[in-house]
Amino acid sequence: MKPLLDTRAIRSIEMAALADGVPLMQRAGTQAANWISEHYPHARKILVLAGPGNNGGDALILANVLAQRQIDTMLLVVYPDSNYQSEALQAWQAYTGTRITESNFPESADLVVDGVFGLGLRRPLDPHAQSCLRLAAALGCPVIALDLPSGVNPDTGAVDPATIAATHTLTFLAEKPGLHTGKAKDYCGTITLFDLGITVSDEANAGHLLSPHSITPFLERLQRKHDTHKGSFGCVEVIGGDKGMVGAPLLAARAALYAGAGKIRAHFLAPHAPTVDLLHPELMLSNGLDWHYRPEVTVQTLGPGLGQSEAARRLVADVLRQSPTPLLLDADALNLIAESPDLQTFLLQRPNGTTILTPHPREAARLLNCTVTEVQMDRISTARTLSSHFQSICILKGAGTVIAAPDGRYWLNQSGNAALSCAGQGDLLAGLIGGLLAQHLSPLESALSGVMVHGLAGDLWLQAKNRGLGLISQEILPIFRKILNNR
Ligand SMILES: NC(=O)C1=CN([C@@H]2O[C@H](COP(=O)(O)OP(=O)(O)OC[C@H]3O[C@@H](n4cnc5c(N)ncnc54)[C@H](OP(=O)(O)O)[C@@H]3O)[C@@H](O)[C@H]2O)[C@H](O)CC1
Ligand SMILES: [K+]
Repeated sequence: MKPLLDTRAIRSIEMAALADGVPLMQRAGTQAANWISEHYPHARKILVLAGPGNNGGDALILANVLAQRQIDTMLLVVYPDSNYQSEALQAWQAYTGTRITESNFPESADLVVDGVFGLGLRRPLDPHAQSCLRLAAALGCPVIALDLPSGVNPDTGAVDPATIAATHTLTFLAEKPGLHTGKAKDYCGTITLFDLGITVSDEANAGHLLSPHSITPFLERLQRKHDTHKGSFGCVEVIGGDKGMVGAPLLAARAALYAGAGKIRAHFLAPHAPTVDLLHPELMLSNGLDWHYRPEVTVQTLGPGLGQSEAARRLVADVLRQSPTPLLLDADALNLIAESPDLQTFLLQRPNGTTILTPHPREAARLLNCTVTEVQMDRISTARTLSSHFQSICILKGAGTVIAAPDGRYWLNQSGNAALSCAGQGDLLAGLIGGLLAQHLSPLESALSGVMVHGLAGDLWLQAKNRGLGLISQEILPIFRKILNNR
């Protein structure tokens, strides 16, 4: 798994490498120029924007290399009185291509290189930087961001409103968490890492990128032995479904079925809810206010379609107090917990790390008593705070889902796409994770595998549908069953 390093960690590695005499900037600028020559061999006119710091230095070296290759390179030094490091200064002085300013801005280009700001942006983009970036974006050609798109916060994923979206980001030294979650995902394009010859030690590193490969060892453990029966694969109980919302637990229960759980029960709060799922009669359904814990149940998923009535609140209290099993809390179970100190106390009384919370940003904001904007400005710290506060695994859903463990570790998921932004997907994810828990993966393994497999299923579905419109949530059930069987 690729480690994710925050700015502080990258700065300390950078300092050590520079002290050893490693020419980081030279490598960054030259390797980025080589990448452009390889991937855009037909680009004849390349506009390079160079900012005031070392990100600008990378851009100056790149512009110099490209100009020496007889490519029509146009260099705009955004702040001409910048105090550049010697390598950057030499490249600028040696530069033989065209020098431009805002006033003789080109009318066309084949490619734009954004080297305005990298790790060192400390305040909002000023009007001059905004104007240069706006002019560059108006050219309408692909944009290559050096290290990161200028204005993206590498630690949190927050994005300055003047940032221009890159087609590709060529990032240096290590992966940065902020590039892989939230709004930033719409600004980075494809991300390619150049380690600049430095090996980053993975010891004591909190964050990792979750790749399909990362979950292979967990899925291998689902391989079935001959001498088994349905009871060997656990019993999931999904609880939720007040009036008008019985579909939500039904979807979760079906997801647990497709994930391979041995037995699946669904209990609806609504008294007259159906007692059979005619499409999947394998499910055992019950309804009404008199829920009690059944000893055969090995995993519970609580919350889909539960509503926030007094009866629902009592049910959440009962489950939190009585359930000895791994427990996934979703949707209204989270909303009720956010409102009730008592429920929070019961949640904290559960054994550490046996509960999984699956909030979307609004539910996370309610749990933390803050705004959705605040959540989205720093998704990673939101998930880590919830996880440590409730001693639970927290899955903060959305672009670049964050999975945080109570011990401080976190993962950013790389699979999935916006086609999954449709009714019912949260219920399916909750049921899928329940189904994995039932088959004896640990809560953390189930969370990581469920999130990755759900996203991969969405990616496979999207392959045949360019825009990702109109996914009927259950269409991905057979797809994730296929992934679980084939990986
Ligand atoms: N870490 C690595 O492996 C490598 C890093 N390289 C590249 O270097 C940048 C980081 O360089 P740094 O100089 O620290 O930061 P920036 O280039 O992003 O810019 C800092 C300068 O920008 C000024 N600043 C900050 N915010 C603004 C703003 N809103 N408007 C105008 N000017 C701003 C800041 O000035 P201060 O007054 O705040 O000090 C600095 O002058 C990294 O991203 C890599 O691209 C290496 O070259 C390769 C290896
Ligand atoms: K940049």
